[in-house]
Amino acid sequence: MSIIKALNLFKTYTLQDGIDTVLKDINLTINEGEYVAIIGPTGSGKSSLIRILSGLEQKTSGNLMLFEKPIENYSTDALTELRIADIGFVFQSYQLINELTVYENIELAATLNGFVDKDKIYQLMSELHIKSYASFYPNMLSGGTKQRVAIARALINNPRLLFLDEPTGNLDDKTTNQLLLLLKEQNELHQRTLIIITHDKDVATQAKRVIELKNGAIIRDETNG
Ligand SMILES: Nc1ncnc2c1ncn2[C@@H]1O[C@H](COP(=O)(O)OP(=O)(O)OP(=O)(O)O)[C@@H](O)[C@H]1O
Repeated sequence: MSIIKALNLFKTYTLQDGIDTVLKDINLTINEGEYVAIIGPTGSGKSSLIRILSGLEQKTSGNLMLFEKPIENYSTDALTELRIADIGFVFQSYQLINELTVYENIELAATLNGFVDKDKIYQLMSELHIKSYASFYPNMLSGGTKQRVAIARALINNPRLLFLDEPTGNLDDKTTNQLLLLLKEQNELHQRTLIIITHDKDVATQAKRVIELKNGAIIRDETNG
C-alpha cells in the first residue's frame, strides 16, 4: 500500500519582492513499511516537504495522495483525526509539556485519540526504557530520555506513519545510536513507516532509502544497500 504519493508537487510563498519556490516538482511514492531519510542543506525544503506530506500545510500545486486518498478529499476534521490516529511526529526540540509527568505526556496523546489504555502506556514506556521515569517531569530528564518520551508519545496511538524532524540533533553519539536501534526495531518489528529528516550521516545510512533535496528539488532518491 502506498502511504504517500506525490506527483508534480510545488510549494511557493509569495514574498514582498517576488515568489519563493521552496518545493519544485516533487515526485515520490512511499510505501507502507519503508524507512526513508530526507537529507539536504539548510533551507533545501526538508521541513516544508514533511509539513505538506503530513497535511499540516497546503501544497501550491500538484497531486498528493495520503493513505491512497487525494488530500483534497479529507475534510479539515478528517485530516486532524488522521494525524492523531495514523501519523506520529517527533521533533528535535522534543516538544513535551513541562507541567506534565512522563506518563501524563503520553496519556495526553492517547486522550486525543479518545481512550486511554493504561497498560499500553506502561508497556510502551517499558519498551522504550523510560518506565522508571513515569512520574518525572521533562526538565528532570536527559535529552536522550526526553526524546524517548517524545517517541513514546508519538507511538501511543500506534500510527502507521512516523515523521521525525532531526530527532538526534541534540543528542550525543551514544544516545543517537540507542535511538537508531529503537527506530530500526519500530520499522522492522512493527512495519512502521518512518520518514526522518536528518543532517547526520549515520542516521541516513541506517534508513533503507535516502532522498536528497537541493533548492527544493529531489536530486537523489536511492535505496541504501
Ligand atoms: N512560512 C514561510 N513563509 C515563507 N518562506 C518560508 C516559510 N516556511 C519556509 N520558508 C522558506 O522555505 C525554504 C525551505 O525551508 P525549510 O524549513 O523547509 O528547509 P529545511 O531544509 O527544512 O531547512 P533546515 O535544515 O534549516 O531546517 C527556506 O528558504 C525558508 O525560508
